Amino acid sequence: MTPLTLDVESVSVAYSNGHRALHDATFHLKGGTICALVGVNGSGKSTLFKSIMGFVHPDCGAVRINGRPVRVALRENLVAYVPQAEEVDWQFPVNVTDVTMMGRYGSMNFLRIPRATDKAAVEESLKRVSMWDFRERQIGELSGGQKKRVFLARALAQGARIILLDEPFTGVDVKTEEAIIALLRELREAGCIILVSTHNLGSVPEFCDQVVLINRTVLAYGDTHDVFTEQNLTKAFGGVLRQFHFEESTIQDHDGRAVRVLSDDERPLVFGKDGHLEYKDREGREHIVKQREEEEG
Ligand SMILES: Nc1ncnc2c1ncn2[C@@H]1O[C@H](COP(=O)(O)OP(=O)(O)OP(=O)(O)O)[C@@H](O)[C@H]1O
Repeated sequence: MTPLTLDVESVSVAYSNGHRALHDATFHLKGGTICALVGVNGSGKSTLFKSIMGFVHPDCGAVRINGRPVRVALRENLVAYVPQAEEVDWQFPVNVTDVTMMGRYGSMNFLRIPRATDKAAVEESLKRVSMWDFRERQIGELSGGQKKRVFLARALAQGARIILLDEPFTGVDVKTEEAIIALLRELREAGCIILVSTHNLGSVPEFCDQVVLINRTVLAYGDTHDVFTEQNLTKAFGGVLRQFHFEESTIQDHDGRAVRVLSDDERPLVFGKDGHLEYKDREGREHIVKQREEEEG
């Protein structure tokens, strides 16, 4: 199989109301990569996904997959999108099997009558995400985590090689998050490119090899350890990070003992789920930077 490439080259996107959501965005990914797409609300993550899916067209620059235009990759069913929950009409009367079968539509004729190979692909995909037992359940009658797993099954059934996941961990429990991460690792081993938009920065260094930091343009991209630095995160999350008063922060270990003030070597930095700043040092020890209490008055 030829090695996979995704090249986003100087992409700019303006919507019809004139709003420029992306300007001169550039990054390059190769097969066998899980990459986090990280940025504040409105920074252009969905717009970037839409550009890779061919839903919006850059007015400058281009997205290329295996060196060819997006429309060619779409014809070959190479790209799949796992949407955010809000983008789906859950009242639509389809069951789990129907949704997963949609992944096969690109390779069916216009009558869309499933062949044995289509049914086998759907069964295998649903089993991989542990949703086979739910195959006749209406999609609207699933929990948040189960819905995510069904859309992941749809991407698997499609046989996509580039999988875009929009906030896959929002509203899912820890067990489901771990199951999704395990599956993404399998897909990485199989040579896929996985691009995951996430606000849960705490888990990024755990499973993402690469990070693209975005705020209407690509601020930084590359290996997680190189990109997840105080300087880059401050650029991406400026307003949020400034609350943390780095120079005066007490660094505590998990037992609450004060350790020392953050130094340049202690990277990467990540946000904890509860708003604290967390990081692992070079030896893999975890630390928490507590936000300084604002003085009264
Ligand atoms: N169809 C549209 N028409 C006009 N402006 C749009 C459209 N879609 C998005 N935008 C604007 O483009 C900018 C980027 O939006 P986008 O949805 O790509 O951000 P995002 O990073 O995915 O945000 P979030 O984290 O909130 O999902 C925002 O300012 C948004 O208001």
